[in-house]
Amino acid sequence: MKILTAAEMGEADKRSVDAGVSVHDLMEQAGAAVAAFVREQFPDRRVIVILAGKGNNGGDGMVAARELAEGYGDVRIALLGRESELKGDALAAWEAAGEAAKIECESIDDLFAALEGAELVIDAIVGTGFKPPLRGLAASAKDILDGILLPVVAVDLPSGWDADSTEQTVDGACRANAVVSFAAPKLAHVFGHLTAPDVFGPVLVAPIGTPEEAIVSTQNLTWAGASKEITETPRNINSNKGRFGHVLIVGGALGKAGAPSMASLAALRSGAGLVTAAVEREILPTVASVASELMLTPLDLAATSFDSLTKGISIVGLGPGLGTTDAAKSFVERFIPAVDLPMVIDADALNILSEGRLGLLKQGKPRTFVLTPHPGEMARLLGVTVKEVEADRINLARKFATEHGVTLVLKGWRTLIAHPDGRIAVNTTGNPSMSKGGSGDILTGIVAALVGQFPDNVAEAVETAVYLHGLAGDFACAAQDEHTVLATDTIMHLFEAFRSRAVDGNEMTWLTGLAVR
Ligand SMILES: NC(=O)C1=CN([C@@H]2O[C@H](COP(=O)(O)OP(=O)(O)OC[C@H]3O[C@@H](n4cnc5c(N)ncnc54)[C@H](O)[C@@H]3O)[C@@H](O)[C@H]2O)[C@H](O)CC1
Ligand SMILES: [K+]
Repeated sequence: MKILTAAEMGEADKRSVDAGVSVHDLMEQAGAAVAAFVREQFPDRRVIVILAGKGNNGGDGMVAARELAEGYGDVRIALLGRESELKGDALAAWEAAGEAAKIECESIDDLFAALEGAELVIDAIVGTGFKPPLRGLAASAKDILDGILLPVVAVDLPSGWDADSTEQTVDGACRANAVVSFAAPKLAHVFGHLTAPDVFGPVLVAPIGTPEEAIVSTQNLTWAGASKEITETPRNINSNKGRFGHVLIVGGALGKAGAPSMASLAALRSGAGLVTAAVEREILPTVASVASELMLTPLDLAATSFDSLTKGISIVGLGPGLGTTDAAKSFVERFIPAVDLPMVIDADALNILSEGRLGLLKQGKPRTFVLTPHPGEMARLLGVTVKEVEADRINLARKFATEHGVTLVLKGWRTLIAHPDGRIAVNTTGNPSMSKGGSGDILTGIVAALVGQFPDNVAEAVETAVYLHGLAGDFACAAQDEHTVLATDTIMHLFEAFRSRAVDGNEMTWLTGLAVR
């Protein structure tokens, strides 16, 4: 699903109209989506007040009001202004409000009176047409919402959000217990607001009939959901382990047994047919103990033959616990050009690459490389500071991926997946409980397992891996507490992530705060 700016959303609306879908049609579907969400999520809240602005955001709210007033609730539209100020589709929606009561408000007292006895508020004050800060009666409405305990469902955006803002905090915006947006998320839905989850609840995106081809992101930004093909296609009834890839995890120096163990276990739990870990002889028994299903092979960095190591292997996860000794450096220098297999490169292998060895990615046969740096590793790869990486994540990730012809997973809050063709996907799953050692090793295992199973669909396999990893972390956190979750706990919740329904943009999508509720 594309991520748009407010201007791009406007362009999408224009293209929809050109394609024969009118703004009236879009507004009808937007309002219906809000009404359906309210019925489903707040079935006990039947006295409903819609705070409606004079623009099309207000129009969406009025359509929702009409739908909810039809034999369901006691519904009032509190218009922030006078009927004579309405025009176009919003005026049409006001005139067609049906059973919903219509109240024109000119003062804060009028708003308080309209809200008397309300059990739920729908915020349809302003949407993408808003420029900060909130003025006049809209600002008063925000103050009222701050002071009352009622649940608030925001139409498109919580009023006061700038749709294009990528700031993580939003001052001066109405609070919202949920946000129902339309057609495509805007930048603010994905990058904004999450520092105050108690103030802004989950974000949903509803399709409203905008033709797919009308939705264009000039920045080539998409949302990384789980692919239906990858998570929902049942395995063939006559399957055998040979069909699902053989992952080889290469790492594990003495004292670093945990990293390859976690990567291997995660690969096993992500559908790989076979997983082998190649680690130093001394730690073989330790790594073996992580799962009986894991195969092992001793790794002698100076002497192991690559042919025997990679026989029958479909993908390599290179780096977890490898160390950065001279022997490890020399191993990486020889291994990458010599081994003609897809590779996920992480951790110590990234650090070795960053010491002037990025040219290795162009040596040997062209093939799939997935690099999974955290901001510190990315900074080393680029020779810049972590602060510089964090200030320009999208552009730096895109430049690196296109220049080096790799898939780059830049981890952190809103992990980015930069594809070699310049597309960027943004992941919205995951939570601070995952900011712990081991998380990265687990992601390496999941990525390797999924790319190993879907070698012809690397882009979706990587996006799905990142999405599922975060979602498993969300399930783990919901079951425990963000302090107590261990990286390995997320592995035990992978099954819930895989079982969550994938989304394809043709249905209501939980963009944030999703399946874990
Ligand atoms: N494809 C879609 O997503 C569709 C979305 N729709 C909805 O339309 C709004 C955008 O509507 P628009 O008329 O362009 O603007 P708004 O309603 O958001 O705002 C205009 C309204 O707000 C007043 N205003 C502007 N700035 C401020 C301010 N700082 N303080 C107070 N008031 C302000 C202005 O005077 C106008 O009265 C989008 O968000 C969706 O909800 C369509 O329904 C169709 C398709
Ligand atoms: K709104």
